[in-house]
Amino acid sequence: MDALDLLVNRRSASRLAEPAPAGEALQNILHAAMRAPDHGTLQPWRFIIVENEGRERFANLLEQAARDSNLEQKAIDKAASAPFRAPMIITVVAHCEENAKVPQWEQLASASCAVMAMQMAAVAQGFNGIWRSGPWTDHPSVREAFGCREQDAIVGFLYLGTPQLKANTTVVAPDTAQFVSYF
Ligand SMILES: Cc1cc2nc3c(=O)[nH]c(=O)nc-3n(C[C@H](O)[C@H](O)[C@H](O)COP(=O)(O)O)c2cc1C
Repeated sequence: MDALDLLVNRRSASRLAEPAPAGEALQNILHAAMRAPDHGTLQPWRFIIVENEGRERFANLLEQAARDSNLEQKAIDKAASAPFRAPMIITVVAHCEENAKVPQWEQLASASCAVMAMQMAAVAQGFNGIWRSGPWTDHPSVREAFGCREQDAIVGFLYLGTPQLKANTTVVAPDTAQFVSYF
């Protein structure tokens, strides 16, 4: 796949089924993540792969978090079913360190770039996914389950799998004028 075509025409996919990326394809995705821009080579990221029984554990975690938050039954059910929207979820944690030259926001930016890189690497190999967040990224028990320390943040849950709907490949070229100026 042509790199420019990938960047200009990519779409996220929310309807995802088996197979999830595995083996070399998954390694390529993780390698792409590790090539995200990284000021000071801090490698400020952790990737926690959720698949198979891990999805059950994640579902139980979200269900309990929803119960603890006193949500209505409908919302509890929604939380419990969320992990089954794709065969694989990669939780991306910005693993931040105190650093004189690299403030926390830059480390969050690096981890976020890693999410995008993984999604692009997935698309390049015939998979796709969608970057999701939601209130669970900040929930104490979810943070704890994914190993977040005080200074860390979950920057997203990257849902990955094989897209079920063929994406519209003709993305309308955006009008860039209102977002771009020259200094
Ligand atoms: C940090 C971040 C969090 C996001 N969280 C969600 C989310 O929780 N649910 C969702 O439907 N889309 C979420 N999105 C947007 C999707 O990843 C996606 O970009 C959007 O559905 C538009 O589709 P497109 O990527 O094909 O343009 C998030 C994007 C970012 C960058």
